[in-house]
Amino acid sequence: MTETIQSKLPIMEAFYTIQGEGHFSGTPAYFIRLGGCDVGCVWCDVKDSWDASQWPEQTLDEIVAGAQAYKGRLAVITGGEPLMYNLDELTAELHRNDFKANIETSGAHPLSGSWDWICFSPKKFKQPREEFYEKADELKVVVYNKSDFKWAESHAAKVNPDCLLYLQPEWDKSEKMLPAIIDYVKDNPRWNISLQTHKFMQIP
Ligand SMILES: C[S@@+](CC[C@H](N)C(=O)[O-])C[C@H]1O[C@@H](n2cnc3c(N)ncnc32)[C@H](O)[C@@H]1O
Ligand SMILES: Nc1nc2[nH]cc(C(=O)O)c2c(=O)[nH]1
Ligand code: SF4
Ligand SMILES: [Mg+2]
Repeated sequence: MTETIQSKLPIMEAFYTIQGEGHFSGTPAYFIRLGGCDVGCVWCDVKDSWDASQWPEQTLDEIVAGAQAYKGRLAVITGGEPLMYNLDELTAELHRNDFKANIETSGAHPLSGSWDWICFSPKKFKQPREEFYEKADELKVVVYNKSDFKWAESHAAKVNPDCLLYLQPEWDKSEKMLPAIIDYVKDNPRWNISLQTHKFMQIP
């Protein structure tokens, strides 16, 4: 299915909320969560998304109509791994309807779609593709253990000079890892901390 233009996409859920992570943290946004992921992160907080066949397909019109019900004009496409699908038509349809389109991606599949903001969150579990280092607007590395700082730097060394850098504690390891993340960012001020603020706010 990868790389063919999708006129229908499996939708796990779609909801209007506050972007909890990264540079747009605090901004109201309509999240569109596509079903399907083959990356297999052991700590993934949305494992139910992985099997695309579980989720109903919607046409692009239906997907964008869902977003139209709300006042915000930022759509965040996430998953699952949204780039399992060619998203050229989805982003075109969002732009035609005056939405900005941001994406959350692991970078493990070819880049498609026309994006206002790319959040690139590479994973050890499936190597990212080279094209994302040039295209990323923010690099967001999940920190699960101390070896992840070195791993994060290996990706930061390859992104474009304007790319923002975020370290995000893995949610269940947050209490243990946050002191080290705070020290790391104080010593390496090119990095910022991203917390999953929606989980503190207990919103989707
Ligand atoms: C669920 S993923 C979906 C998008 C895409 N598959 C990806 O991984 O970027 C959305 C974001 O949540 C992050 N994430 C997933 N599980 C997490 C966890 N347990 N703790 C912190 N961040 C997590 C991912 O790294 C990614 O930045
Ligand atoms: N509020 C909120 N912000 C988010 N930022 C990235 C998310 C994701 O799962 O991709 C997410 C999410 O699931 N909810
Ligand atoms: S790539 Fe994203 S959706 Fe897929 S397993 Fe990893 S965190 Fe979960
Ligand atoms: Mg999430």
